Amino acid sequence: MTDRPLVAGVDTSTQSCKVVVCDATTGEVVRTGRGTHPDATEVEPARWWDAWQAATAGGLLDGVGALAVGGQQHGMVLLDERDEVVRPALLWNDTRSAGTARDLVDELGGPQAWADAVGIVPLAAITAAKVRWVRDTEPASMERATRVVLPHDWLTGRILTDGGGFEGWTTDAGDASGTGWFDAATREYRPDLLRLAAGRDLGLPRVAGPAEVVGRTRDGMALAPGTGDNMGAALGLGLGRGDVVVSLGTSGTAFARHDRPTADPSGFVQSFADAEGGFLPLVCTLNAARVLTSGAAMLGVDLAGLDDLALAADPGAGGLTLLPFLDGERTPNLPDATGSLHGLTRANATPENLARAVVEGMLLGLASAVDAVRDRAGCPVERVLLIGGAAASRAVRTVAPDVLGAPVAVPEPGEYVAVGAARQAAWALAGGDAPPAWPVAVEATVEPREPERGAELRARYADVLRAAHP
Ligand SMILES: Nc1ncnc2c1ncn2[C@@H]1O[C@H](COP(=O)(O)OP(=O)(O)O)[C@@H](O)[C@H]1O
Ligand SMILES: O=C(CO)[C@@H](O)[C@H](O)COP(=O)(O)O
Repeated sequence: MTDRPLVAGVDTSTQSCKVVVCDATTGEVVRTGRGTHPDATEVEPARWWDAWQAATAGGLLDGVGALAVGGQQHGMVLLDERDEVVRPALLWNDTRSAGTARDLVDELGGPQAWADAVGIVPLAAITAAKVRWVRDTEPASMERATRVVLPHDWLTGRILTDGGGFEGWTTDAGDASGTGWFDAATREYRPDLLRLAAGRDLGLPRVAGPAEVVGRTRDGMALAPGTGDNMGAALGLGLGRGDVVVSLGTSGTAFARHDRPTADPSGFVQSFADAEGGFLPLVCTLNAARVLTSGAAMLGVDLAGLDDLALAADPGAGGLTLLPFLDGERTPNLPDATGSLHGLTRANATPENLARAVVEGMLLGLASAVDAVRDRAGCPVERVLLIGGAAASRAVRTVAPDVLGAPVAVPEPGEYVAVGAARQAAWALAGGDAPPAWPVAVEATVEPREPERGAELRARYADVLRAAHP
């Protein structure tokens, strides 16, 4: 135990609930906890609560003065008039809503109309498409629903309810900007777009300010508004100009801070709000860390074994190219795609090349995301900060600079979403115009070693993608 002022941050992510307790002044992580989420694309929010309880068991939060929750974006939690959950939450990676996303795009007048209205074009991932899917597929659930909230809103409200301090549902601009009914540019809801999706009005959480205290437990712990996981990571990393984050969790994301909103009608770049009053243009893929776990399972090795094999192969995997769409894909928008291996010959059919193709293919999917953040959103790419579970992979760290075509730095291992949420909590506790300055230790930046080879791989991947999905 410690007498230092403490704050806590939570990342209620796709695979797990991670909690960090930090020194409020320096950001030093002093305790951590973790609980596991079910492996599914629709999940009872009660399971998130179970994971939160497991993560915070044994007095993890003793002495904590403020807490904030960062969470997986876009998940649809429908509540009834008694705030009971109507049906399991539909998560960002549930692709059943691909068709209803297309319907919404058409009904508003096309992709440009959506990009102009809210900075994003609905895809299966976007909450509005999920609400429309429930309206069309489960009208009785929609009939019962009176309100819709996001995963981080729900866990924040549940913690406050449990702690006797619930004063009403809240969210923040960052997470709200991933719904399809909130405009990041104006920081205002578009109830007309929610009505378009749901066929009627639904209650929405109040959008709290970035450092507001939204409630207090009976023990006096203040809750800050929380935010979406990617906005949380941006806050945890303290991004500067030229920094682009590539996060390799269940999703692969590439994003940067921006001083203005963007409007990309291709739907590649989504113009989200960040958690500090700015903007966070972001590209998200459905296939990142789990491509590596599937590759390792296919080869009968663990993740360290996959690294060994991949690092024993030459760059380019002897001509093998993996399109890593194992869970369908979001960017490019190919919800029904499957993964495929191209260029297989008797000469290159080795475990080493296959492992290399798995690592390269996953990163090549993210290379287009980094390009889009630079070319479509206008963010300079001076260095890529690699975070998320799969940033721990030695092969990923080695391959990334050439494949991404940019200098790559790996921040000291850490749960940056949870740290960002903790930093928001520290900000709410201290007040003021900006979050406290917390240093982030970053390993040396690694420049691309063979940039021409990286460019060749990106060109080959683009050719294979065009041929497979004309
Ligand atoms: N050394 C490693 N090499 C490759 N992948 C890893 C490694 N360590 C963890 N992972 C992967 O990271 C993923 C979890 O990352 P995380 O960022 O916590 O995901 P999420 O936020 O989506 O729940 C898991 O799929 C896990 O297999
Ligand atoms: O949908 C998005 C971003 O738009 C995803 O990034 C989710 O926010 C899930 O993140 P992870 O659980 O993979 O970190």
